[in-house]
Amino acid sequence: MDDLIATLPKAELHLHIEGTLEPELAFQLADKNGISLPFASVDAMRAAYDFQDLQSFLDLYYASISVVCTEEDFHELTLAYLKKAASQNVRHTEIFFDPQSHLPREIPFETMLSGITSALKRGETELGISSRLILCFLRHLSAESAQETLQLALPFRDQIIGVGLDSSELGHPPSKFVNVFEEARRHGFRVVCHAGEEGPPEYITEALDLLHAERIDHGVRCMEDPALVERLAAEQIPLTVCPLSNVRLCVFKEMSEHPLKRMLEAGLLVTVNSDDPPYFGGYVNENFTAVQQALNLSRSELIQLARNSFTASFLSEPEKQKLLAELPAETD
Ligand SMILES: Nc1ncnc2[nH]cnc12
Ligand SMILES: [Zn+2]
Repeated sequence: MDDLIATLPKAELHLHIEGTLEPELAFQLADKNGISLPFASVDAMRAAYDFQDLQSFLDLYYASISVVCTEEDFHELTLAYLKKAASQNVRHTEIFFDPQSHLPREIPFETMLSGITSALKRGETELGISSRLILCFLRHLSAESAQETLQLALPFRDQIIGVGLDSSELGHPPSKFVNVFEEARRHGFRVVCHAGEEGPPEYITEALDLLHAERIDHGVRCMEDPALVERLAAEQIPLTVCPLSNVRLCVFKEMSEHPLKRMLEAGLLVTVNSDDPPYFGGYVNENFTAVQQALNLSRSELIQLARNSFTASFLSEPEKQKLLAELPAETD
């Protein structure tokens, strides 16, 4: 099955660019920019990737990104991810970025955006990987801060396909951000939302009904609410699931307890993604392998997951059809 996973064309739809910072690059940038990391070595940094919950991860994630400062740094970070993704036969990727984790460090919006988008263009021409960019608001900050961030993004509307909501979920429901998402939609941004990772199923319903989310990031806790599962299946709302992330952040104790297979069986439009790969022990193919082995996924289930990744993407219909046509036949 590993051969099938490696060769399947796929899209990655849940990936935080800040969460792709490998410790080696972190040390290199820290050195270049004269910033100190709270670790003695690359190995010590990797050893600290032992999390109790989402917040314990986020604390390290926000501290580590302080070494990424210049347009070139953002370019290098993004290009490194694209090379890795292309090597795993990721043909299309929709990448989150968190401006509010850089703005307080006095990094202009245009600097981060230019670094990321110039790498995305190289990804397209040099690696054959297409991409879209999604701006995420940090939900532990205020709705006013999200509004200010949206205003900074408006001049670059053509380079950003959508907006999302990430960071500490519990206590920060989608309802806190109704106004900013409404304004974003008025400007033509597509809408996604992290919901039902650590937060309850009600946050998924709020994301759909109040923010008009077209896609739910994670969404695994929907399985606690059969009526919600029925709705998500009926409306074919995509759920961008991140299995290794869920286990590393203790949403599920072990991969054998992960609901991914049951979600597929319930008719949900689930996809497999890596979230923050170096922190959680793998890129997209390692996520596919982990669920395949723990849940004994069949060949046709793996192909279905790859199919779902294109279906759930923000690609145009002809672009989707072109990539879907490259999938192998679904026979077990
Ligand atoms: N898994 C996750 N959940 C919420 N916010 C995040 N930011 C980066 N990774 C995240
Ligand atoms: Zn995420």
